[in-house]
Amino acid sequence: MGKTAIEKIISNKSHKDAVAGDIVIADLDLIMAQDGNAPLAIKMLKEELGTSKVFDHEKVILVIDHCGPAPNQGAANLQQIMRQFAEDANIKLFDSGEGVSHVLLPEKGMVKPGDFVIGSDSHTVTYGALNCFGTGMGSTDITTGMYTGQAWVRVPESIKVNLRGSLPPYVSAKDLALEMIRAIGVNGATNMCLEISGDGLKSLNMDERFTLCNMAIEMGGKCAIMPMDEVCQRYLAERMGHIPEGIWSDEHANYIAEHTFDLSSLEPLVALPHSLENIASLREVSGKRVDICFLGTCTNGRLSDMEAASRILKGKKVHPSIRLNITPGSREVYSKSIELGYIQIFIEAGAVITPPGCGACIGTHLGIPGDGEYVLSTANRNFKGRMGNSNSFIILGSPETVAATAIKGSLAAESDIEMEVESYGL
Ligand SMILES: CC(C)[C@H](C(=O)O)[C@@H](O)C(=O)O
Ligand code: SF4
Repeated sequence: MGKTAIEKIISNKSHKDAVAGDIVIADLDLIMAQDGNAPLAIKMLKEELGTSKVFDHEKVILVIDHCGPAPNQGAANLQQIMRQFAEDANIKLFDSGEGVSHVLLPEKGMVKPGDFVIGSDSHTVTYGALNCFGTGMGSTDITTGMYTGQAWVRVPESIKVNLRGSLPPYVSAKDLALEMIRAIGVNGATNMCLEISGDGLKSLNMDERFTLCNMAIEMGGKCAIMPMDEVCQRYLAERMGHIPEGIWSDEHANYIAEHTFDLSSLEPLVALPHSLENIASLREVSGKRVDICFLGTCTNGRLSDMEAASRILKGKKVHPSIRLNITPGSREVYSKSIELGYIQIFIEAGAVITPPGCGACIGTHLGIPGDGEYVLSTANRNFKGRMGNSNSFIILGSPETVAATAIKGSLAAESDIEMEVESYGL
């Protein structure tokens, strides 16, 4: 019997012949802690393990993304703890405005094929697009990892996801992610690895692949993994200056389930309040009320997302009944969006641009909805209260849907997206 890619990575890192179901202790290549829980991990390290040092100062990274720049005194003081610790332990800290960790770390070339990466954040699964094992862990495991350079892990079973064909115009990777959730279910991949490959992957750029892997956790997935192909190699070469070796599944590896998605048959989708179980096609709900449109997050805050929205918003105005908030995923995305003219398009359309980070996605600041308001967001979660107000309603959709809705003043339809783009002769 052959091995899956994830079994191979964990075998390498645990120095054992690990198969699905085994529990092993494995070596870590990178540990990321964000401001939501890094202060707790630092406290445990200091008070329970009696140290301010980490096992390898190049393999531990802190990111202030959930709450930066600090919106209140409490957050500001917690961030002081992180800065002080970064200095004491001589580790890298990305401060407010650098971006969301999951956009940032790949951009900085810090994640590579075959790695075992843990983060104090469930969307660490995003890194699977770079042919590695990325998973979220709680503060205790993060603390232990910082101290020992290892973490215990149960080797996940893999679900094979085959992608075929290519996406039609105005249908995006976000729509594919929502379709995958509809087919697999919000608990359908619990503790498993989503192994995503097939001919259809070729047509997806890295930003689109990050979007897909990012949402593996919304199916319960422990991780996602994609093969290293030319697209991935090009990205890594640009970011790392060389192309590391990839790792992939054997032909006769064992899968717990298999799903095939024909990309060319997809249409724009949305997830209605208050759950990703409520997926509907955009055409069924077009015209429904929206008050705030939000473009950003570790799901859809990358350059391709800014580009997609700018194509639709070019020369247009945001509808007077809508507020459009845009949060570039990182400083690099922000800066390139300025260079390429996207930010000017957004400003002229009437959007508000916020500093890069998580911001409104988790309801810490920068765009909390009011009572009874409807938000159309490019984020990955629409639980009740997610954006900081349990009396509001969150709908999830693609950057294209958000941009077209911002112009229309109510939930757009696919034809609206098409019309907005075509009316500008693009
Ligand atoms: C705050 C953090 C622990 C959380 C996560 O783990 O994902 C957040 O980033 C989220 O998206 O809900
Ligand atoms: S952008 Fe949203 S989903 Fe992503 S890490 Fe931040 S809070 Fe979590």
